[in-house]
Amino acid sequence: MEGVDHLADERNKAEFNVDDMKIIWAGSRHAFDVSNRISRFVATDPVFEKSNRALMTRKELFKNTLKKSVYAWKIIKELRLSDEEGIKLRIFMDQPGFLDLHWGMFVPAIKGQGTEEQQQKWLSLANKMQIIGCYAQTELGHGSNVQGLETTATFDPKTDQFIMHSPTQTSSKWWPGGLGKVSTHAVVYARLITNGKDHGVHGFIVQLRSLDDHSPLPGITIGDIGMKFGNGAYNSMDNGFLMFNQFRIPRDQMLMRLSKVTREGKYIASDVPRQLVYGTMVSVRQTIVSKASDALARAVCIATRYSAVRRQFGSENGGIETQVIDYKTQQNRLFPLLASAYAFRFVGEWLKWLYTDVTQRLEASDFVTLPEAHACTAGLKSMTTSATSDGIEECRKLCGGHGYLWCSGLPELFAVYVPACTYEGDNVVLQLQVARFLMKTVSQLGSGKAPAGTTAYMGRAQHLLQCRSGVQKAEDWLNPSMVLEAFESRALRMAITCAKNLSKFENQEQGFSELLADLVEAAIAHCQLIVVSKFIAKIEGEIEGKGVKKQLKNLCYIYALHLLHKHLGDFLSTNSVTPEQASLASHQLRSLYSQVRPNAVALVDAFDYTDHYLGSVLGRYDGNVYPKLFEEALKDPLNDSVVPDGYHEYIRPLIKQNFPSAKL
Ligand SMILES: Cc1cc2nc3c(=O)[nH]c(=O)nc-3n(C[C@H](O)[C@H](O)[C@H](O)COP(=O)(O)OP(=O)(O)OC[C@H]3O[C@@H](n4cnc5c(N)ncnc54)[C@H](O)[C@@H]3O)c2cc1C
Repeated sequence: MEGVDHLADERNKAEFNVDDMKIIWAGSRHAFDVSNRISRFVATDPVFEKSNRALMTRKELFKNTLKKSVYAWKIIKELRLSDEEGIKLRIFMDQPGFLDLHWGMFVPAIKGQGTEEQQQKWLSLANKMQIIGCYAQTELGHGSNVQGLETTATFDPKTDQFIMHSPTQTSSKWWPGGLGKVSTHAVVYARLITNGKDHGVHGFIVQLRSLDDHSPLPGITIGDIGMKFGNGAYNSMDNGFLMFNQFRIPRDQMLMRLSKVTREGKYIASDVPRQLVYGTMVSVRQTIVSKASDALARAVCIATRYSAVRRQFGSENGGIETQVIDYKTQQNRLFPLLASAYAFRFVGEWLKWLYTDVTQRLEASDFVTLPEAHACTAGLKSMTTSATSDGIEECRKLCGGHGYLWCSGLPELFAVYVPACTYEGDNVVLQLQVARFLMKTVSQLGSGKAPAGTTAYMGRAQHLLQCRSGVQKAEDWLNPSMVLEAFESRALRMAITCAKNLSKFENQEQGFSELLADLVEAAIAHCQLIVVSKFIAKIEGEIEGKGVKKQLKNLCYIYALHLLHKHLGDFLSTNSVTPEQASLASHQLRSLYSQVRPNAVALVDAFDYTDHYLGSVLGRYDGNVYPKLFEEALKDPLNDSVVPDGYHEYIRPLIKQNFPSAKL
């Protein structure tokens, strides 16, 4: 029935004020107001309609993305939206496209690596979108191994130019978003060569296409790399390839903040430390973590609402059947994901703070905390995107068969989201960077250099290596210091075990290669500790709103205890908990699920997602699922006619056994 809230009973059960929780989720009243206003604006504008996306051809989808992107830009200009509002508009537009790379990678790369003059020149064009940029690093042959890139930028002192060249097929740039068909410019990463000497990989601003007719400039071969995973989905993006044939650019288009080449061809590394690049990375990865919480929250919102609508079994004497959300197995799979969405939200918030802190320190030439900040953002990017991809797929399964329908919103969400595990650093490769940092930190323990920031707990190694968890009853698992100690002890002991095993190898690099799998697990344990500790810090702070803090506490402990349960092998083998304490944690977890159950729908309402943004029949706010599933099915072009095309050609001859005789 239209206009009826089929989930009203669920909403009435909530034991907290949803409006207050919306503000906690958004981060502040101001952030909530902006999100709420912009998401509703996008939802009601027909240009941003997206339900027909799956049926579009690649070309139609691409053109539709251009239309939406340019319209969004027009709105931003005409309504004089702030940067914050503009970013929200792009998020709620919900269609990957060239704008993401222009604003998300091209502009930050110039900001981070360009000199003052370069920033003035290029950012003024980029900020007005008079040029469109992308980020061209990855090549056909190399992605993770940036030092293996083959594109060359050779300085020619006669003309004061760099000659950009792709010497092999594998040196072709391959993957950059926005490159294939749209970008006029790119930040291109290439090996810098002066006087025959290779100085390694550096960034260059390169014009790719004519600003008059959009044709590629002479010496440039460029195109789209083809269809990607899923229908619709990320295929709205023109990921591209690019080859240079002795293509020349002026010397001043090398990004020269960190090092430069003089008119005479002399290479000079500036005294600005290379760690400056970390600042940009922290910023980009912080955005990725915040997007992880967004994507996971979308999937969880769909699965939670639908689990409250869906009923299976349990009817006695013709009575009403059980809502699937009441099955403990459903709760055991769904509620940890709900808790994870909140956990990633808060760790994302903390990363924003970290970015501000890093920026201020950089300005004061204080680089001490940078390696730690870099390792922690790399690890959190990896951990949250992996958990979110797996979580979206789990939500699809939680919705049973209907979750597999396109109109559930989950297949497309998964297809769009899952490459986050690969871009901006392959998740395993990133955890190995964290592991290297952890091994270094462990090796310095006792040297008088106290570990700082997220590794500060390692400074209490002596205590953590000796302590035994004090948990004696299930409620002790609601004690923040006991939870933290278990996670700290596990992370530290895993790191120390790796370090001990490494020390058995004469050749450290060979040892590192042998122990890769263990090192990744140690890094993940460290990252999980960070998320747990930031969630605990959140619930220990001031939180306004009726019943809100209680709900967040429940979610925090669900997050921590489900991790403990999932990685029990680690906790037991490091003696961080005993089997009895683990069993008390499971007991406590079940009790927490029961407390979350009446609040589940309200907890996902707090995300304040519009039906447009969710893009899911199963996750509709009003829970009116079944009639809408029918409506969606009837929209499919296959249902345009009752008798399908091909009947006379194939089905009828088959049934009538009336085939034209085969010619051998
Ligand atoms: C949708 C999408 C958008 C992208 N957008 C851009 C863009 O805009 N610009 C751009 O420049 N690039 C872009 N990329 C490329 C992306 O950054 C790379 O794909 C990514 O860095 C991974 O590198 P790779 O493809 O070389 O993977 P590989 O490194 O070849 O990974 C293959 C496997 O090897 C493993 N592996 C690799 N090295 C190690 C190691 N040292 N130890 C252990 N295991 C290892 C990995 O874990 C993985 O399992 C995009 C990619 C995708 C999918």
